[in-house]
Amino acid sequence: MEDFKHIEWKDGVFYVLNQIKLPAVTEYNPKTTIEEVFYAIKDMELRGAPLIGVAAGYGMVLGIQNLEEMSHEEFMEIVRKNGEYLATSRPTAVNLFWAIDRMVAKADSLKDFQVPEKKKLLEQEAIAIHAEDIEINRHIGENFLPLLKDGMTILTHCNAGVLATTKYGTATSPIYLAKERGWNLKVYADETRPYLQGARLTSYELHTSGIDVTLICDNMAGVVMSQGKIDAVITGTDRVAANGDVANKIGTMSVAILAKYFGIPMYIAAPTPTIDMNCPSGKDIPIEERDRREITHWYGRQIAPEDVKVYNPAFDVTPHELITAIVTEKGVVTPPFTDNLKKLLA
Ligand SMILES: CSC[C@H]1O[C@H](OP(=O)(O)O)[C@H](O)[C@@H]1O
Repeated sequence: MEDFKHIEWKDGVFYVLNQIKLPAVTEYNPKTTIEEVFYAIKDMELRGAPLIGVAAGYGMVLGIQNLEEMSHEEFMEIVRKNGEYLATSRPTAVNLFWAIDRMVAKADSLKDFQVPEKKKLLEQEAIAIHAEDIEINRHIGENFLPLLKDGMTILTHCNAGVLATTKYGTATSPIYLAKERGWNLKVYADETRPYLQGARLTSYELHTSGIDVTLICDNMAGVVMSQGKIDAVITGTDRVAANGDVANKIGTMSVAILAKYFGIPMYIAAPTPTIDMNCPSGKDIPIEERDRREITHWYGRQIAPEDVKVYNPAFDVTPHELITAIVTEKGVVTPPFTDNLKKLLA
């Protein structure tokens, strides 16, 4: 598996590989302020639920770098304001809020420390979130392998790979681990309009890593399933509701309906920080709507009437009835999801 070094925390600077320009251009941009991290998330210079959470951790560290000595109450007022600000960058991936809440709680636990020590301990917390994500993803891959076997072909949608996380990916973790074991898993990657995470990111990272990947347009998922080419579907998720409904990249629900029709298992790779038990069902998940130009233009080139009406939801919700299993680092969750998610997290 290629190590893309797509993020790096070094000497108090957060370096980000600009995913907007991949695969043609490899550009690393240093982020030294919370505002720069906010826009890196909002503009999708970095993206992917787990990676957004990790970036938010570093953003919260950058947001306190210039603070002088002050009371704990004053310190916490600034930390909470920073968290509220970062929380407005994107609405759907619950990992963002999970990471912010964790950093705020950590800060509040440091009331007996001076500001310089607070900065060091919060930096350690952000680095811990980063390191934990690597372990989480590896365990997700390990928990997937008993569900798969050598020679299988997987269809995936969007990018839930290394470039959406810190390492291994979530949906791609079993694919990378299988390769380490000498298995030969093949992958069909949906291009995933309009941001093209599948074409630009998934096919790029898998192809670069020597995985047998075939890129298809989103509207080809049905025909490859009808031709018996697909043994399983694996996607990531941005938020799992308490009843097992899953928000993920727009088009995932359509893929799940096709998989159901063709009798193909639909697996969701979900780190537990992506599970939101405070969200009763998919109806309660906020769905981000993005700029109209993502649809009317193709990398600056107009492909639709300038003033045509546009609807651009960046995510959809797959009803839990269409999901075979949700695979987490703590284990595999099967229906009834409400009860079994509670047991998993107990
Ligand atoms: C590891 S899950 C990543 C998840 O995030 C993606 O959304 P975006 O690229 O808009 O951040 C997509 O839904 C992936 O499944």
